[in-house]
Amino acid sequence: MEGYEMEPMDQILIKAQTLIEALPYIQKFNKKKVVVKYGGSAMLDADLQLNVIKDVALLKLIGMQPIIVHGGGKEISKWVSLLGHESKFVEGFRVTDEETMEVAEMVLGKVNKGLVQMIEQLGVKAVGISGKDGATLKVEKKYVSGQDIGYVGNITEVNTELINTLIDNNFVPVIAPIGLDDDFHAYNINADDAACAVASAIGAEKLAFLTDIEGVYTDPTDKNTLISVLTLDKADELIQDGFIGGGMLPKLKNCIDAVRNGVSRVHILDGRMEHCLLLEFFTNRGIGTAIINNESILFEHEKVQ
Ligand SMILES: Nc1ncnc2c1ncn2[C@@H]1O[C@H](COP(=O)(O)OP(=O)(O)O)[C@@H](O)[C@H]1O
Ligand SMILES: CC(=O)N[C@@H](CCC(=O)OP(=O)(O)O)C(=O)O
Repeated sequence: MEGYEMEPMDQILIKAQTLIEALPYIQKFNKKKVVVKYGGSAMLDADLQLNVIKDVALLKLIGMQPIIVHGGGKEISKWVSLLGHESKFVEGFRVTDEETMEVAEMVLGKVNKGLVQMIEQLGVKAVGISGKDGATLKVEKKYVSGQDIGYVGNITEVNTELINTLIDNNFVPVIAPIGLDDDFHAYNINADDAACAVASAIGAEKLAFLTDIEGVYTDPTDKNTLISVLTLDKADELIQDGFIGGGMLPKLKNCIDAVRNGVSRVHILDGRMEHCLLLEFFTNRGIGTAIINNESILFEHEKVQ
């Protein structure tokens, strides 16, 4: 046919093999809740964002129940700076006064609806909420190393009613990390904390953190030290021995908490890598770092270390 180039047969076969390879994973995760934490610099590029959202849409369309918990810290910092202020963090948590809270809420609201728009455009139903809606995320003030850093919340309770209602009605819930305290004041929540609390509360099968590094390293400057599978004991050991720093420290602590709270599989993935979610969920490659219970049964690809 003129203007139509036939795809070579071997490439067509590779595609078929990829689909067959995905079959056991599609069966395993059918109807299972999976939480995707999307944040960091992996959120900044529009093309990458669309790829991530396409992956989530696909997860939904083949029968899984994805929930997105998103961040937007870089975008909040941009707007704080445009207003002539400087962002301050204590151990990775943003110091949040009244004005910063207002900015955070506006920015996270915009990010939230942007993600919903993309999912809807792909023909999948989505609803964006913050932890205020249905009092989904209840918090108390968080003290970081004894310091009061303003309206930063520690999650005390996840009310799963609204999330489950959305899932049961075929919507992908998209959750912004804002909570309410007992006086109904708004609080800013670190998105990793929110993802971990949501995944534990709804009994998620899997929690995937999309971040801006390939996974956990014993030495982040040496690409050969990427760890594919990390048991809880080993993760505790790495933290105690000072191998984990920066934003990875609270992230890994959240991963440990999630596994201890019954989430079977917790993954740290490189959100800058195209279709990292699909590669992790549906192929034997096993990318990023999996944090697992000491007694977890490994998939075949995870045994090959
Ligand atoms: N051992 C380690 N392995 C991987 N990353 C590490 C490690 N120690 C520190 N880091 C840092 O943690 C960062 C990831 O955390 P963070 O920037 O907070 O992610 P996000 O913004 O996606 O939530 C990495 O970019 C890296 O610089
Ligand atoms: C208390 C606190 O630090 N809240 C975070 C919420 C957003 C976030 O966590 O975004 P990322 O996941 O993209 O970093 C903040 O204000 O930056």
